Amino acid sequence: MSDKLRIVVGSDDAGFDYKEVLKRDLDNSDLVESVRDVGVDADGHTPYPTVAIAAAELVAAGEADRALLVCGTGLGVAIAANKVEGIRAVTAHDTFSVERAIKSNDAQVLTFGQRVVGIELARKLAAEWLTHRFDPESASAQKVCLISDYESGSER
Ligand SMILES: O=C(CO)[C@H](O)COP(=O)(O)O
Repeated sequence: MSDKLRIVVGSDDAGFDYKEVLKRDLDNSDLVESVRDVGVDADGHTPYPTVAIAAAELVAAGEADRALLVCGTGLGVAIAANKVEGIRAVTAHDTFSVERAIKSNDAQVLTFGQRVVGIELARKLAAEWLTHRFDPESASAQKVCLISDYESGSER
């Protein structure tokens, strides 16, 4: 991963307003190399799993470093993104969890719930999220490996 991040954003219609605000913030961030929007647009009604899987597949394919997804609760997009092999997606609405999502879990996908968290907190959390990096030499890395090993079948 280069120092600047390639980010995918996506939402369903319940998360559209926040996705647009967060996308603008990401576009204006010095820590972001590029922002790719996989929808929905203002008139879009694509269901959350379709958007979340499309975003997660871009990350899994190495075309993006991270994804930021929004639905009503943040839960559905996280569940859907986690079905893509190699993806670790978490919903986090507090600063400590956002930090640990990167530093403990090496989660590439962060999700918010537009019906759960205020927009200013979501913006602050997204800005903080950009500053965190996973340390592959940390003790946490071995634990993340156990997840990957299970997923690949080598632990079964
Ligand atoms: O929050 C959602 C999924 O977790 C989504 O935005 C709304 O889903 P619904 O309650 O099934 O309409």
